[in-house]
Amino acid sequence: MTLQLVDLSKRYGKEGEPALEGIDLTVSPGEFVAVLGRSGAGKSTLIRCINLLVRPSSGKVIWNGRDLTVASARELSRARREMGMIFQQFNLIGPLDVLTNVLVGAFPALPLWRCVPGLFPREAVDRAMEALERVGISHLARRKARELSGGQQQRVAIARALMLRPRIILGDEPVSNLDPVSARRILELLLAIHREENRITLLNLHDVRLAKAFATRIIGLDGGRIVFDGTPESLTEAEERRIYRDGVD
Ligand SMILES: Nc1ncnc2c1ncn2[C@@H]1O[C@H](COP(=O)(O)OP(=O)(O)OP(=O)(O)O)[C@@H](O)[C@H]1O
Repeated sequence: MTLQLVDLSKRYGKEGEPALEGIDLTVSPGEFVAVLGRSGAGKSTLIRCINLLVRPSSGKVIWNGRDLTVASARELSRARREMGMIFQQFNLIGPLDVLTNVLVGAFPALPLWRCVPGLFPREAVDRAMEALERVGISHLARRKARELSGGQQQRVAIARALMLRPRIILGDEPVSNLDPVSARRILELLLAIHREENRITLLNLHDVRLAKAFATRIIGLDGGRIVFDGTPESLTEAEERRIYRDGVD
């Protein structure tokens, strides 16, 4: 399943610069894409337009042959189930245990008051435990999410995202809150998961070295436009400076 963004633009208010402008991008299964750019370049907006957490002002988001910007609510929720998302702040429910946090991923529409492990079907609990095993923390299933380290919390969030067996993993700065060693381990895990199912993975990263080490393709954004699109090898120091406008101000 291919993801295609066609002439995508986003303007948050009526005034000011657009956050994204004229984005054309096609991403195929198997691609592990890192999105780079300085603060405010539009990275978060781009990631969030893909699953319509942010609604684009114009243009198309074509997933599995359908334009999600004009999809019905039902079509959109089906598409969203195919798109797992992880965040910089992990977005877990701190007072609840790890297992419950993962189970929530299988029932995105469930109200929070129903999030009691005993109420989940056995099959879902087994799947959640499998997901926790996959990310290496099944032994923490009964611990409260807020008691875990950042790296462990991000593993819980990845397990939660895996519950719906997504075709795309989207990450909005998923390792920005982690120390360098944990960041690398989380990217190793995401790469292994990526390869297992020939998924699409698209992550915003702040660290160019990490992007070069893990991604198969790098997109550079500046002022809401794509200013670089190529392999890690083709991202020269000069290109890097151009993306970050190093020396301009
Ligand atoms: N909810 C919002 N309302 C208004 N403007 C916004 C909103 N979100 C982002 N913007 C603006 O859109 C532009 C792009 O922001 P975005 O968060 O996508 O950039 P970014 O590259 O992810 O930045 P950072 O690396 O700092 O997170 C910025 O000018 C930002 O101020």
